[in-house]
Amino acid sequence: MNGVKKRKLATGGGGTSRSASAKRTKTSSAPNKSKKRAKRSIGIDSLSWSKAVLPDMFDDAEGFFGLEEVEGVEVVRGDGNTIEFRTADDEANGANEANDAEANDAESDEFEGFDDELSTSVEPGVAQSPEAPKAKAKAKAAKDDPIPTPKEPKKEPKKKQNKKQTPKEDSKLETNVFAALDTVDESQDDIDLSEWVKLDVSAGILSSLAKLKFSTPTAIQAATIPHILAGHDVIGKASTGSGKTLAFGIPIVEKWLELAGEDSTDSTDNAETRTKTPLALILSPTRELAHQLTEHIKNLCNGLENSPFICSITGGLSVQKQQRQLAKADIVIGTPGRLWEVLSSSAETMNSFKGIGYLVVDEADRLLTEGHFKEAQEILSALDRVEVDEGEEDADLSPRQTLVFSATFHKGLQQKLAGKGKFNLMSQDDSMEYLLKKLNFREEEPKFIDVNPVSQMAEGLKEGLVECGAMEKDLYLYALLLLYPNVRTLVFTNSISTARRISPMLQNLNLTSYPLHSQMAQKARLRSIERFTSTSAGQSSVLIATDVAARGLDIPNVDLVVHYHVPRDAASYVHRSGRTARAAKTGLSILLSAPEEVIPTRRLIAKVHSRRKTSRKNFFVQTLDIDRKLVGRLKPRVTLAKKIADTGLAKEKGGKEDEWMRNAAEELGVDYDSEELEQAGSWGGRGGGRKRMQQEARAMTKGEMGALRAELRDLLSRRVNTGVSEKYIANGLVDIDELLKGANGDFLGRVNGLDISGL
Ligand SMILES: Nc1ncnc2c1ncn2[C@@H]1O[C@H](COP(=O)(O)OP(=O)(O)OP(=O)(O)O)[C@@H](O)[C@H]1O
Repeated sequence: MNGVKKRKLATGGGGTSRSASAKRTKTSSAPNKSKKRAKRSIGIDSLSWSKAVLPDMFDDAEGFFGLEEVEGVEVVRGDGNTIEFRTADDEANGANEANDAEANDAESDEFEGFDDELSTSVEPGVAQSPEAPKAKAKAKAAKDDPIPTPKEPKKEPKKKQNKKQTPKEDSKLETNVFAALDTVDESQDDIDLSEWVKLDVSAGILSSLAKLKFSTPTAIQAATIPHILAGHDVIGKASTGSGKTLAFGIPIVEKWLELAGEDSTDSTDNAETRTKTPLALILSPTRELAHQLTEHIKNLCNGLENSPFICSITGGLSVQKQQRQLAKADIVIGTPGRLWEVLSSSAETMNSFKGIGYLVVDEADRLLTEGHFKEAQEILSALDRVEVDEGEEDADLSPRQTLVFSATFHKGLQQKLAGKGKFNLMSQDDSMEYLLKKLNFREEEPKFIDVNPVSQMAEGLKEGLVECGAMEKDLYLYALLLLYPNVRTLVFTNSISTARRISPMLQNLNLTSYPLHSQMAQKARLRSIERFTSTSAGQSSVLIATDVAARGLDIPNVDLVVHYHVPRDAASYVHRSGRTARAAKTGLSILLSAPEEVIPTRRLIAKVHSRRKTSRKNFFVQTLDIDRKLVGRLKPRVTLAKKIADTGLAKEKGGKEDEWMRNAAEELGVDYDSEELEQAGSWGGRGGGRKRMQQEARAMTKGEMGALRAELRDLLSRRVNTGVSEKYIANGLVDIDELLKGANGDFLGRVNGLDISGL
């Protein structure tokens, strides 16, 4: 505004503003081009000024009468502070201009058009030529889409049309044209979406799917979307990484688009004034999965002209911010604990949820059992308490659709769901069955759709087992990571303390690794995933996680999953292993199993594959016969790396325990260092060995730690003889291709049947 007023004052209040700065200059955006052309100097009044049309907001701008603009002029400061205006001598330089245009392809007029905002490049009140937004849309698409699209020949600028339009109409036009253009974007031209069309999804969603390059629906999407669109309750089962999120995400967004289309009033104005009832509530068992689901559905909506407001409600982040977001949310994705905290704190918010159109329970078998049972149940009962108004005709029908998804379901439950007859679960003892009953499906028999009845494992997954002593798992893990270098590896442990311990140990061995467990602050959890995910392709990166990462996480290009501890149950095995071989890719899952664990582990895996026909026993999991002698040579490195990591942790922990000990001593009324306190305290862990080690670690000086580090550095810089001349492991990293070449696949032992070099 200051600039505008200045110009008005400069012209004495009556005249038309003419200044270089007042011009809606395209000159300034093309300095290079103008430099290349011969210019001629011209007086300011001889320039071909044209009147600029101002937006309505200037109607009442006191004393400001108008603005004129000019194109193709260069402003040059001459000697003695004089200013000259130069224009291109078109006749003299016509040929040059053509050459310039070719030479400066990247700076073509098309690009200049894109650079200008609508408000400056298109005069308000004048309809745009269809080419203008098209050029913009193409440039935008080129920006959004890293795959370059062939350039079109330069188009002549079209004459402006006279038809008057308000700026609002203009922007509507812009978005409409963009939406229409988006569907015909060149890069999407060759995508055949006919399989999606069969599912009756809208043009907007088709366009988004094309942008995501999802040309065909996955099996679970094809099987469930029509039922969900038709209003049925659905229980969907499909293997990990098979696209279950969009199986429910697409119909929900479709519904939102349909409702938004019916709503004749401007939806943005509306959102300010009414208390919103979300269209959908999606329950997720973990925070990371909730955030991922949010991103996934947002990505689907990115290409839409008008999109729902999607928010995630999870622990570890600000409650106040989440409450504000909830008030305007269309799709809410959350973990039961935080959701219940937020919902139960406000009757108004709770009531607003009674009208939700969809309740989605993702990873249902986990969500409705372990840990989350109580809050999930509270949420479900609260929704049911308020959902049916008295006197309604269909008082026994839930107004919402319930959608339940997972890769694994309790076997008994599956039989009940798949079986004919009334959907009536009688056993109150089984929490899963009980809660499914509590879900209050709107239909007596929800559609149970199992697209992978034979195997729960992803098609492209190979499974292996390494037998090693319980105390040798660190060593074998290191060996495996050397065997599969330069890939993303996810290592699962059964305990937080193991995850905390292994991550620094691997770092000491020069391997990039991050921990992930529920005792970490939420920001640190997300940071670990982000760093792990953002490692560039071809570089090694390891995430050491508890089962908090087992479900649903869709981290691209995880090539290897290692089960450091044998999973507690078959479902865990399926979900952990399912972090690799996603979306029709391949991957490898390897169990580190102590000899005494091998039989129960094989039994557990046989359960997962129970319906697959095979003549060979244990066909699905192959034992990797790793050369123990060679692994033994890695032991000094691992022992040192472990000692350094454990010492660091014990020192960290020591500080906290000291504090605890002093408090306990005060409470017991005994001396801090007394025997009684040691007997009373549990800080020493199991057995005196661990306690002694902790004390030793805490007593270690900085100098001693430094010496250990130096020793490890030395070890890591030395070659480990693989038994093949001139082949070695150095620096903690290894060129596996090189090794395999010379060793005929015998590096660390032959791995029969598994394509280890294929990763
Ligand atoms: N139709 C499709 N075509 C290609 N890729 C798809 C399609 N639908 C989803 N995907 C991609 O497949 C991957 C896995 O999808 P998603 O996370 O929904 O799997 P999931 O079945 O929910 O897995 P999990 O059981 O582990 O939770 C994602 O990266 C997603 O973008």
